[in-house]
Order: sequence, then structure tokens, then C-alpha cells
Amino acid sequence: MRIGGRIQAAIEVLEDIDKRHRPVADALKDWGVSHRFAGSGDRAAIGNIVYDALRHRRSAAFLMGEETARARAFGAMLLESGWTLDRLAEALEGDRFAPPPPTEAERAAVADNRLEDAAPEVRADLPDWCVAPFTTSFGDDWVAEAQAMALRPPLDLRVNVVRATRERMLRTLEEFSAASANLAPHGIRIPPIAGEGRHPNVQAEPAFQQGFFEVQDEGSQIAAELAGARPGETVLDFCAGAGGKTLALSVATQNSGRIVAHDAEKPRLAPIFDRLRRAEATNVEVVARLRELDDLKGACDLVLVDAPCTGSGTWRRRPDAKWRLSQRQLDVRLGEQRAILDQAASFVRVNGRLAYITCSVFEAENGAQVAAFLERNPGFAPVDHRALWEEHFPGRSDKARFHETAGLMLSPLKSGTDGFFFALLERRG
Ligand SMILES: C[S@@+](CC[C@H](N)C(=O)[O-])C[C@H]1O[C@@H](n2cnc3c(N)ncnc32)[C@H](O)[C@@H]1O
Repeated sequence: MRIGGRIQAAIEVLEDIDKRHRPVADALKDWGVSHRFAGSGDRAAIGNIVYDALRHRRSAAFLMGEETARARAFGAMLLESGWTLDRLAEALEGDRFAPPPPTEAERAAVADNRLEDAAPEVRADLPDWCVAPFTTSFGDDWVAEAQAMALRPPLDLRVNVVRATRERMLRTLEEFSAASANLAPHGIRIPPIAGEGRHPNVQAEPAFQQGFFEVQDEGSQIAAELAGARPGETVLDFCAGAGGKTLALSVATQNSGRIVAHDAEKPRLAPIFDRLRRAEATNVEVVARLRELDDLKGACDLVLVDAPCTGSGTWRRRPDAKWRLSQRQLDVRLGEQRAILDQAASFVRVNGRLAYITCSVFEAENGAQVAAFLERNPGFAPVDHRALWEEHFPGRSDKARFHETAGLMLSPLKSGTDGFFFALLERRG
């Protein structure tokens, strides 16, 4: 396919997402199934335009003076790929599968509309209702933070240091421009996709199949690292899901002690079994039924709550979620987090720790949730998060935002990671 056909396909996928309010991955997959002639390079290029158009939904529409899927796809080409309308017109010419070339009205809009004059929520590419939570979390930096969340993300990996070394994996993945992560001690970063390219299929690498590394955002790695699981400890991963944190905890405990991975939704645990096998993580039990955790009541050295949340920290990777999320969904998550925290706390032994993690940047899900928990549970007290950070990442305190009451937040702009919140609480009584 030529670029014109790819842009037209991206427009069709964007229209499908608009009409049926469906996740971008599903819409792209369906398009691929009904257009079998398209090769993997075509699908990757189409996916890039669609994702860019979703990340820059408001700014692209502003630039083009229209909200249509076509306007957003064209706008994404201008914003992310640095194209001009002339270049676009040239690329579309003579291609019968391409959309019609830019109109006079579109040319006039692009000439008149300067992004620097747009309202801050447009430059930030945020839904209106998210301006308030972003301002609360980031103060004067809220536009810059939201803009960083609208950029293409890198591909982060965590080396399973029980089985391999980072140096060895860096050599193995050299052809993908892999480099050591900025902060995470076992992290490797492959840069964001450039142009029409795609991330390498690292899961097809023998080193992945052999369990030498996993795909995990650097922020998630840092949160697991800060939880500080130690060899020999009894650890409950209360919201284990597919096991991203569980695997990191298993490495931290050097496969000694006992890690119990639990999730209220059994199907979510399904991928964990393969991942544990691949990683040769031998100290993990997977327990779906809550009542089977009874023997752990008041007995865990560490309980990790990687809570269900809005995912507002992951919008670089899931930009469609940004436009689907509502205040009502946020309220539902807040209720769940509160109940889960109270439930999970009952498993912590005296002098044990409770780690609370979200991949959200909303204060209501983060600092405020922890502050309310501490009020309800005076037996728990926060650790000194600045000291904890300094212990793990000496001299890098500029890379996190520290909460007044308890916890710290990571973000794309400040930390170069997805948005994450982390708080560590000790049970004193
Ligand atoms: C953020 S995801 C976990 C991601 C996972 N820890 C990882 O690192 O890959 C949150 C998980 O919480 C689970 N969950 C929701 N309500 C729960 C509850 N009441 N008790 C335990 N887990 C729950 C969800 O099924 C979901 O898998």
C-alpha cells in the first residue's frame, strides 16, 4: 500500500472507533482481518496514524478546523510526522485508494490556526473534565505533562536478573537500539517508534521465550522495586492480574520465601502461568479464591495493592481510553480502591508493609485515597518517601513528585515513564 491508502485506512478505523465506541486495538484488528492484502508494514503504519490521531485528537482537529476522522488523521500527520499539507497533497496525488487531497478550506484552516493560540485544554489534548484533576496533580505544569502524555511511548523491558544480565540482554537487543533505562536498575529501553515504523516484536526473540526479559513499563518496574520485597519474605500480590509486578517481586526475593498472587477476576490471572514458567519463578503460588488466603491474615511481610484504576497514567499507550473515561467511571474506581485497600490491609503483619500502586495521575485515586486510608486505619503510617527514593535512586529526586501526606508520583514528563503513583505504609500496631 502507498501512504494514501494507509491514511484512508486510518480514517476508516477512526470512524469505526467513533461510531462504535470500541477499543482501538479491536478496530485495528478487524480492519486487518477484512483487508488481508495489507502486509504487516501497512498495518503498523496505519496503526501509527490512528494512535497519533487519538493522542492528538483535540490539537489535530484544532489545526485542521474540523473534528472529522479525516481532519484528525491529516492533523496527526502534520503534528507527529512533521508533514506539510503540500507534502501530503503530493503523496496523495494519483493514488486511487487515497482520500481526496486537502481542500482550500483545510489549507486556509491550517494557515490560520496556530496551536500556540489554542486553549490550554486543546494544546494539552485533554477532555474538558480532566483539566481539573490535571491541575490538581501537576499545578502549573499540567499542560506540559498532558502534552508529554500525548507522545509516542518507548518500549520498556525488565531483565530477569535471576537468569540473565542487563549487559548481555543489551547485546542481544542491540539491533533495536536498546539502551539501559534511565532509572530502573534492570530496565532496558527501546526508543519510541519513528515515522511509519513499528516496535520490534520482542516476544519473538529467543531470549524472551527463554525468560530472560519481560515487557514492563519502567514506571511499573520502579514501583515494584520501591516495594522492597526481600529474600525469604511472605508477600501477597493482591491484584496480580497478568503478573507484571509478581514477576518483579519474585526476582527481588531471589526466588526464596513465598509469593502469593491473587486476583478477584480469575481470567485475568490466565497469562501469569506461562510467564512464571518462562521466568522460572519458583516461589509463586497463584490463588484466585479469596477464602484460600485465610492463612495469610495478619501474616504477610508485604502486601502489594496494584489497584484497578482509571489508567490515566498510561494514555501514551492507550490513547483511546483517554476519550472514553468519564467522571462516573472514576467514581466507581475510587469505591473499589477504598474497599480493596481495607481488605488487603488485613493481611499485613505487625511491622509489615502495605504498598499501594496505581497507574493513574489523578490525586483522588492516589494521595487522597491513601490519606483517607490512613485516617480509617491509624495503625498504619507512611514511610519517608523521599528517603526511600534516595535510597534506590540517589541524587535523582528531580525525577519524581513527592506527595505531602504519603507517596510519590511518576510521569512521562518528569520521570520519562508512564504515570504511576506509589505509597508504602507500615503497620505499627
Ligand atoms: C492494575 S491491574 C493489575 C496489574 C498487574 N498487577 C500487573 O502488574 O500486571 C488491577 C487488577 O485488580 C484486579 N481487581 C479488581 N478488583 C479486585 C478485588 N476486589 N480484589 C483483587 N483484585 C481485584 C483486577 O482484576 C485487575 O487485574
